[in-house]
Amino acid sequence: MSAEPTTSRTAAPTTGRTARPSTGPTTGPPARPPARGTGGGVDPGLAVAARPLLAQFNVAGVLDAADVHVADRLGRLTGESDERVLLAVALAVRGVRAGAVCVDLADAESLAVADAADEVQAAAPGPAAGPAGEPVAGALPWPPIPAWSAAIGASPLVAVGVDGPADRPVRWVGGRLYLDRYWRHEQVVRREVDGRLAAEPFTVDTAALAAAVHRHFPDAARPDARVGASATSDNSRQRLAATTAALSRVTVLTGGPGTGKTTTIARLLAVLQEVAGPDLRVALAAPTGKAAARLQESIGGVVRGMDEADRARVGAPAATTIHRLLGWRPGSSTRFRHDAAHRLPHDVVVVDETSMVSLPLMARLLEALRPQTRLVLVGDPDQLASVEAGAVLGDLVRRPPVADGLPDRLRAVVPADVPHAPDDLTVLRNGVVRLTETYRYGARLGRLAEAIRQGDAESALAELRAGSDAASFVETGERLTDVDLAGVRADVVATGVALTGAARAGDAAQALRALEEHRLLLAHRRGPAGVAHWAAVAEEWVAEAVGPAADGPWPPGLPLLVTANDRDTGLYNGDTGVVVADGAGGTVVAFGDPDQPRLVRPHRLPAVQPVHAMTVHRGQGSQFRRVSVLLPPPGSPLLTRELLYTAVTRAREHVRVVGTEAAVRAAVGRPIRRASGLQEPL
Ligand SMILES: Nc1ncnc2c1ncn2[C@@H]1O[C@H](COP(=O)(O)OP(=O)(O)OP(=O)(O)O)[C@@H](O)[C@H]1O
Repeated sequence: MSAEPTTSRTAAPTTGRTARPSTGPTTGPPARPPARGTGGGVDPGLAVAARPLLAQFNVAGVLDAADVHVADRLGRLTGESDERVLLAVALAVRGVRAGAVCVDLADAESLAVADAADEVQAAAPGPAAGPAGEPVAGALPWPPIPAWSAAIGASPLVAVGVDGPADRPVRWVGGRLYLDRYWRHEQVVRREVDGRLAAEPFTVDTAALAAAVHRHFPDAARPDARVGASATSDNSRQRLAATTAALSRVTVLTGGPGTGKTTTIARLLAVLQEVAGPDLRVALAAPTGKAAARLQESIGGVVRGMDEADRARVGAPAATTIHRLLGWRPGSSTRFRHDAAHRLPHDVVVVDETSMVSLPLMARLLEALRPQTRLVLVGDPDQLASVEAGAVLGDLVRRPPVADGLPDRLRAVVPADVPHAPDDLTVLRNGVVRLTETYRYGARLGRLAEAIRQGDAESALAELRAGSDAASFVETGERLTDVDLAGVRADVVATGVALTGAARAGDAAQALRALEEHRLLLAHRRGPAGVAHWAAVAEEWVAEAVGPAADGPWPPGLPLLVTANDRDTGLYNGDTGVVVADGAGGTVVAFGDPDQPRLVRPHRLPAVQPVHAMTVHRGQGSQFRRVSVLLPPPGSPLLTRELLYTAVTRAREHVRVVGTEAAVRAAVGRPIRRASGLQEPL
């Protein structure tokens, strides 16, 4: 899945002001793949002079010209002309573009159908042109698997097995075909993680560790606990996470939003400094600058609430991006200053939002760690995975156990906290601790998220239909009506009015607060169910309510999304801000914490775009008080369990889901599959 288009704008934002909104259709059958190359002009997606088999897959939209060309070139270089082998290579190239690490031959057909439709939905929006979900790719001449596998295994292009030659461009292992580079990334992650899991645990004074984790994670009522009926929190899993981090070289801390992950990181650092410190060198990192800034802020908040001795122990650790931690070299996305030869000096490395970390980046990070560094990976594996290839966090959570000893070591410290449920115990062997208690929002929103996560469509629909103050379901027909949209419109307008009022009055703090009030989320970027269309609709609704915008490219009240990192202004890709009047006839753009807004003159901004609506992908890592998510038609391949879960969990108080019952069922029933070998034993 690719990131949202960055309509780079350093001078003036185009706000789509001319687009007259129509309320139709977000639902309906998905667009049919157009017959490529039949439009008269030259289709840049079509490979010139492709071999017949590859040409068919290319025309059907399964393969792009680039996939065909790469396979063709590799075939020429190695003397391979078997079209079935070249097709598999092209599919492996295609897979990486779609987020997979490899192509699993047995699964290639079903994945290709979805990917091809996805491509078409994104690239060729417009009214639906054909029957829903037509399996264009399924009608293609897929080679029979046994003969196809045999041809791949015998090819001079292919290294076979783990020990196959190192100089071939693709590798064939366990029915999966990898571009060799991705195979090596996967092997690094496998080797490093397995090595850490199998290594001797750290020697720590058991009694001191037990005392520290119980002091930092007591089972007690807390003033800020919001656990529905009960105000007592069971902190056993948080204790377990801290104990794992003290003993093991890799801890994977997972949980949905508001389950206390950040709190646990801060307290776990205090425990580590107490029992394994003092003066442990700690690195906090996240995949994006925005996530790093949030992490630092949240950890700082928890540390400020500690007693003086713990505050002194933990200090004020700074968070950075993984790229910056590794010493990113401009012009190279793969080479860093820190690597296996020049390792990071830290004793503890904590990575937040790990679900967004790609396989290649995880491999570089792991290689750069000293064996005695404690690694703590934190994130929510049920959210959408990285834009680039891999779903490392999900794979690490779902792997079969690698080593055995950890639960026993944990029992020696926190005997009552080691879970009995076989599933929890299995993952614990791999250092995985899942936090399950939700503190931040009401139980209802948590139950909806959990039903989606579990793939339980009946319960998800029941929660939505119960119409609580946490979730609502605007159940639509195939086409949206004004009545369906009344609630969304009311929220968009209320937010827009508050935003514009504050912005025109020069009140940056209020404007920033209004920005977090409500967010309209969509699955697609383009097309009738996409961000571009709905952002224009939302803008028009607001314009009708607040009157015409001031002249000029930067009208007060315009919400903006930063689409590039910029060191000069300290703004990161994904930051959102709002244009406000500066009180002297000009405007500034306010970003960040409403209590301490950062004000930037428009001419200093990096690339930005208006943000009246955003993709769910973009919303990852942020939360809003209220969220409305407009579901695409059930046939949309972007409509996945992870997408709906990520959308729902962006809401702090209320989520409104707009769509058909079929769309909800389709989403809940379709977990994303990203081919990878990490979950397979070698
Ligand atoms: N054990 C606990 N008992 C009571 N409250 C807790 C506990 N752990 C965390 N909290 C509270 O729950 C809220 C959410 O915690 P936190 O921010 O650590 O969650 P999170 O999982 O990091 O959320 P997100 O993923 O959204 O950043 C905070 O207000 C925090 O103080």
